[in-house]
Amino acid sequence: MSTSPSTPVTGGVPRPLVVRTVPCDLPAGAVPDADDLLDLLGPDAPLAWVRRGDGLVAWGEAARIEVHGADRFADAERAWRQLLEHAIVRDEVRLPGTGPIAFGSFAFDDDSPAGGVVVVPRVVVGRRDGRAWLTTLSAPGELGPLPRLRDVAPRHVPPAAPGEVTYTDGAVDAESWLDVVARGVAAIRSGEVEKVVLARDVHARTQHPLDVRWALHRLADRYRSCWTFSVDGMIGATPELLVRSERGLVTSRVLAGTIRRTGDDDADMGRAAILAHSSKDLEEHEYAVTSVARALAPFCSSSNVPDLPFVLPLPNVLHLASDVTGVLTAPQGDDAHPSSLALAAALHPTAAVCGTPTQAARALITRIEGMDRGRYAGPVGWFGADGDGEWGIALRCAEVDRDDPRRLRLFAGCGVVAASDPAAELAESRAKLDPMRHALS
Ligand SMILES: C=C(O[C@@H]1C=C(C(=O)O)C=C[C@H]1O)C(=O)O
Repeated sequence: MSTSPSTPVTGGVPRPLVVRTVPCDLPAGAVPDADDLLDLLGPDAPLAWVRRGDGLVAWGEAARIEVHGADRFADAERAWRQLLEHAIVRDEVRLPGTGPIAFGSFAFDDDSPAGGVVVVPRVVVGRRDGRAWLTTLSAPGELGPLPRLRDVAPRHVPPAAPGEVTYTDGAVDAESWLDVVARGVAAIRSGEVEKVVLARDVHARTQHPLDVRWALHRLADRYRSCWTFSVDGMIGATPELLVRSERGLVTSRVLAGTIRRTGDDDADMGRAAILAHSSKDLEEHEYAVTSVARALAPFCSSSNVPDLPFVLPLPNVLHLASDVTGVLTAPQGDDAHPSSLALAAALHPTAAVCGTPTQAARALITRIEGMDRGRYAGPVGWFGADGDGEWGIALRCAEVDRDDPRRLRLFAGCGVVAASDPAAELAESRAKLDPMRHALS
C-alpha cells in the first residue's frame, strides 16, 4: 500500500500549465559535446539526462510530486497525468523529449523513506541528432513573447571545484562487507536464492559545498557511453538503461558480469576475452537478461533477446551487456501503451540489481545488507506527456545530502552467485565507486 497523500503534488503548481516548445540554436561551439548542454545549467538543483552530447537539461520547479511505498510509480504517474489534464501545449518541434516532460528518481525498496520524486521543471533544453529545442512550462499569467534561451538561461558561472574530499565508511565497513558477501554466498549454497546483488555505501565529505555541475561535467566527459543524470540530489553516470520507450518500441540495456580494467589496452583485451567466457559471469548475466525479458513479455507483441552478451568497455570496468528490444502490443480501443514509467515499474527490480528469484533476493538484501539503499539502484530518468521516456538504473552514483551539500553517499554493488569470492567482489565494488570518486576529484 502506498503511504502517499492522495494529492502528492506540491510547489504552487501553475494551472493550467502552459507548455511551449520552440526550436533553438545552442550557443556557438555547442556541437557535439554533452558539456554544452550541461554548460547551460545554473548551480541550483540542476536536472540532467545526457549522453554523448544529446539529451535534456532543465532547471526550475513548476511542480514536484513526492511518493512513497509500493505504489510509488503508479501514484507518480497518476499525479503527472492530473497535472497534464488541463495543460495547454504548443510544441513546434515534436521529437521525443519535447512538450511537457518531468524528471524522476525512485527508491529501490518499497519501504524506503526515500520513496520517489518527480520534478516538473520550468525550463528544458534538449538536443537530439543535431536538433535543439527549448521548452518552457509556466502559468498563463506569465505568458510573454515566444521564449528565447538567452532570456531564460541562468547567468553562466562555471562550477568551482569541491576541494579536498575525505572518504569514510558507510553503514558497513569494507572488512564487514566481506562477511555480508560470504553470507550471500552461503544463502545461495543453501538454496535460498540463485543470485543476489549486494551493495555498500561510502561517505564523502567535500571541502566546499558541492556544485553538482562540477561532478556532472566530469562524469559526462569521461563516461561517454553512460547516461549522466541529476535529479533532486541524485547524481551519477549509469551504464544501464532499465527501459526506453519510444513510439511503441522498447529497449533495455542489461548489464551483469564485470571485470576491472587494468589501464593497459592489451591486457584489457585479454580480460574482455576472459569475461566473455567466464561461466560465473555468464550465469550472473543470464539471470539478469531473463528477468528483463520475462517482465517485458506481457507488454510486447514481439521481442528480441540476444543469445550472447557483448563486452561493454567503460573506463573503469568491462561489463557483459545485452540490448533487449520489443515492440509494444498495439493499443486496443481507448487503451494506450503502458507508459515508460509503468514499464520501469514492471521491470524493477531486475536481477542485475536485486537477484533471482526476486522476492527471496529482496528479503535477503533487507536481512543482510545492513543499509537503506535510498534511491540507489532505483529507476532514474524522465518521461513526457505521451508516457514515452527513458529510465536508467541509478548506478555509479551518489546522493547529495539535502541539508549539507558537503556530504554525499556513494554506492556500489555486485552480483553474487555460488562461485563468488568476497574479496573479488569487494575489489569490484571499489572499481564501481571510481566514477563518482573521479567526479569529485
Ligand atoms: C549493482 C551495480 O552494478 C550492477 C551489477 C553488475 C555486476 O555485478 O556485474 C554489473 C552491472 C550492474 O547491473 C552497481 O554498479 O552498483
